[in-house]
Amino acid sequence: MSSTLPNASQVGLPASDASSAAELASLTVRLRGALRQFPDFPSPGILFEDILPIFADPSLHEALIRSLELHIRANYDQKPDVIVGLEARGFLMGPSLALRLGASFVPVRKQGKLPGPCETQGYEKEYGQDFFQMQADSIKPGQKVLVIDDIIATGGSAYAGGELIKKMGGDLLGFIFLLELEFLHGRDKLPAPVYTLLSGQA
Ligand SMILES: O=P(O)(O)OC[C@H]1O[C@H](OP(=O)(O)OP(=O)(O)O)[C@H](O)[C@@H]1O
Ligand SMILES: Nc1ncnc2[nH]cnc12
Repeated sequence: MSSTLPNASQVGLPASDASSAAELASLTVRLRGALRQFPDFPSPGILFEDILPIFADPSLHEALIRSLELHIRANYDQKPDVIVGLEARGFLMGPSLALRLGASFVPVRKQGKLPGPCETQGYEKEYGQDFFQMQADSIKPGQKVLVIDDIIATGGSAYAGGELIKKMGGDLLGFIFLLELEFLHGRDKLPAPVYTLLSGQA
């Protein structure tokens, strides 16, 4: 575990609740079993991975956030200052993870949703094109940032989020996902280390 991250008691966990590879392995088995697949959604040829059953069950929800926390504590030398979540499903995990780590949470939103001056970046994803925005003062130069989202497919969404963070001078520590569609090689686009919880790749 990194010496610069807060320890368990500093973030409100019992001191005995230490990072453990065995605990992480058993949590990820439970999480994998909860996912559902929907063919041809939202368009023909797409096999949609549905993560929502995890959030319908409090014990799975807890297992997810705990797994992410354990991974970050065990694998990053530097404490993240900011967890950035990508709209919309990155918002399901980002805020609670940030709280556990004693970090800020900052959203990346689809264009037109954020007030005030914004940075904007266009992107392509597995089933369409879009624009992402962040409030222009939401990342301070030099802040250490981890990006989180549910799934990496082509990597277009995460790449755009990373570009916005870099425009503001943020220091990208890495990208964290629940799932990866490996056949699309999205991780090859990204400018910082990529970890996907349910494939175990780092
Ligand atoms: O790697 P990519 O090809 O970019 O695809 C991954 C992105 O696609 C999905 O979001 P979506 O844009 O469907 O939005 P939502 O979370 O608002 O449903 C998913 O939650 C990721 O953000
Ligand atoms: N196949 C997929 N399932 C769920 N979310 C996605 N985002 C991009 N591709 C996806």
